[in-house]
Amino acid sequence: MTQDEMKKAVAQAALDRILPHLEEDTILGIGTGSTANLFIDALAAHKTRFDGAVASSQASADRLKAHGIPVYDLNSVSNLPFYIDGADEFDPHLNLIKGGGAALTREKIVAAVSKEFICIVDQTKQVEVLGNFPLPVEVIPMARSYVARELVKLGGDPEYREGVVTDNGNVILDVFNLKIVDPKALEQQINMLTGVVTNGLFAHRGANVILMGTPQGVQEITA
Ligand SMILES: O=C(CO)[C@H](O)[C@H](O)COP(=O)(O)O
Repeated sequence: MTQDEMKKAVAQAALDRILPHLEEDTILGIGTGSTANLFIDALAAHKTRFDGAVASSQASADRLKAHGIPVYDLNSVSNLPFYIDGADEFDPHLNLIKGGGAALTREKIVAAVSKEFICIVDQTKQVEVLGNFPLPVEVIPMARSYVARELVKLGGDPEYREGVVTDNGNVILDVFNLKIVDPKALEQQINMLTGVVTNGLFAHRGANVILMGTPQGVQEITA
């Protein structure tokens, strides 16, 4: 089974999980990336069964609208029963690294508002300890060099993601070689650096459930 087929299977599994809970006024939180895209495409066939969505990126908003699914501003929505999104890595405690697609800040905001975060991944994202995937940090452009020096003091090797501007007009530093022994503490420590908007550790608000695609089928993982 290819990685793409595993992603398709978890997108379908997430859809099967939420379908019985959809009501005509339901608004869904929708993430960003290739797995989230597959979920959006599968969701489209059921668009008459719910109200619309809040998207964690312009790219996802565009895809939802192309399917005819109404997209709401988060400021006009107070209740999101589900947030469905992928991840770059997850550990046994359902802590995540996200932001490979540079959408980490909006992803973290939509996840914060949502009741249940259903994370959809293929088995290549499973690790014992987070940190093989470089940790994305969204930074206000003028603070880039300062924040990079501070990240070196924390033991990481930050690299500027050239040519990438986030939906919020900021830049991304990808931090290599971090030893993430305490994801919650590091998430907080990096967010304390002046000029950082947020970082891609989802530990204070991790996933509620992981649906993981494997060649043998979709596994459900809870902490
Ligand atoms: O955090 C993300 C985007 O910012 C994505 O969820 C993450 O990069 C996984 O993407 P994919 O589903 O394409 O593997």
